[in-house]
Amino acid sequence: MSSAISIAGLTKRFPGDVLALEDVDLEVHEGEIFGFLGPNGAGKSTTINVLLDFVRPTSGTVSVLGMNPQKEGVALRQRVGVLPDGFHVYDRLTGRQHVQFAVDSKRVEEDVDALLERVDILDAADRKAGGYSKGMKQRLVLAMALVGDPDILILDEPTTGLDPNGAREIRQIIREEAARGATVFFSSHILEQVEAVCDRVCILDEGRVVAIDTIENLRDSVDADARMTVELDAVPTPEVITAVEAVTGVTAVTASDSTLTVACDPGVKTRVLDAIEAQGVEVRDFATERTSLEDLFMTYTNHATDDELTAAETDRAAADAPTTDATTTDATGRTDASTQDATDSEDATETDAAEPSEVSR
Ligand SMILES: Nc1ncnc2c1ncn2[C@@H]1O[C@H](COP(=O)(O)OP(=O)(O)OP(=O)(O)O)[C@@H](O)[C@H]1O
Repeated sequence: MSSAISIAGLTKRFPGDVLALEDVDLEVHEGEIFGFLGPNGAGKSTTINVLLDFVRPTSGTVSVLGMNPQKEGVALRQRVGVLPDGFHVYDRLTGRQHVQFAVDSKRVEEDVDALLERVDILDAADRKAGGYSKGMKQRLVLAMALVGDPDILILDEPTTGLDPNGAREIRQIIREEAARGATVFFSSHILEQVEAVCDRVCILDEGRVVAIDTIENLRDSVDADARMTVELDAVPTPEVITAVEAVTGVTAVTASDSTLTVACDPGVKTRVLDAIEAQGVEVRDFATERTSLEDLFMTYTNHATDDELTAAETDRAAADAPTTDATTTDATGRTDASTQDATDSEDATETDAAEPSEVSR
């Protein structure tokens, strides 16, 4: 399987001795929906900004679609769709003009109305984007990212600021894009969103990769002692309990009336059921307690997730809430060069109208 994104030994130190990323290694396969998770300040946006050559690494290498973003930025931007962190739109241009701008920049044929329809803002197409709500602006920038059927979509917190319907629509678009063969790399701190669409996730914490796997496998490895409750058709005999205890991977068995509670490795569930039935007892029902997504996240990041959860709940509840994003990336990826990281300023890379490579952060 070839890599859509390949990151090796990536370290980014910002002025003031801020170590944003430390020796990050990551491979995202072609066609994958890949979730990039981590608490605030973990380094997600910095990683994305390096992939887009908005920020230059202190050391390490990145490759996107086999290209070096620092050297082949123009060619790469032709094949990438981006929803950057802290985007803003041109207040005086309409939604339609924004998408048309992206179409012209990429020099592709595109049905602008169809794209606006796809992100559900067609009825506001001729209104100035300055009057759009936060969620509408986000949809608009997503429409611009979708221009030209990019081979890879890089989306920084694509569902933040959207109401539950909006978030669902974005997930649907992400799935559709993957179905036509695109790779989707998106960051989020909303675990449910990630679980709903991602093939694999990377959890970043304090600039370091702490896990890369499917959510299912991450859960399995955390659920070393999953609890399984099994409803039997009769009160279990000592022989049944002994048979279950004998299953490799079972650590404890307790019985209460016709219910058996089994602490076991999640991989041995079927063998537990087989062992019970081999004793001539019928299994009426069974259930396994799984680690909650919040607990999973905490296990890997060792952080209280109150802030994260509050933020997630707020995101879900408050559509179009005002953004607190501090960055000033505009809809084309351009940011205020006055805040540009010193490390980056010497690197005047090739640019095009759509997504100039200079950026803050
Ligand atoms: N331009 C910059 N100058 C100095 N420090 C920076 C800059 N950009 C990011 N950082 C620091 O790098 C670290 C990682 O930040 P980053 O924005 O990548 O995290 P994140 O995972 O995207 O967080 P969030 O979920 O809050 O958006 C933080 O400590 C942040 O303060």
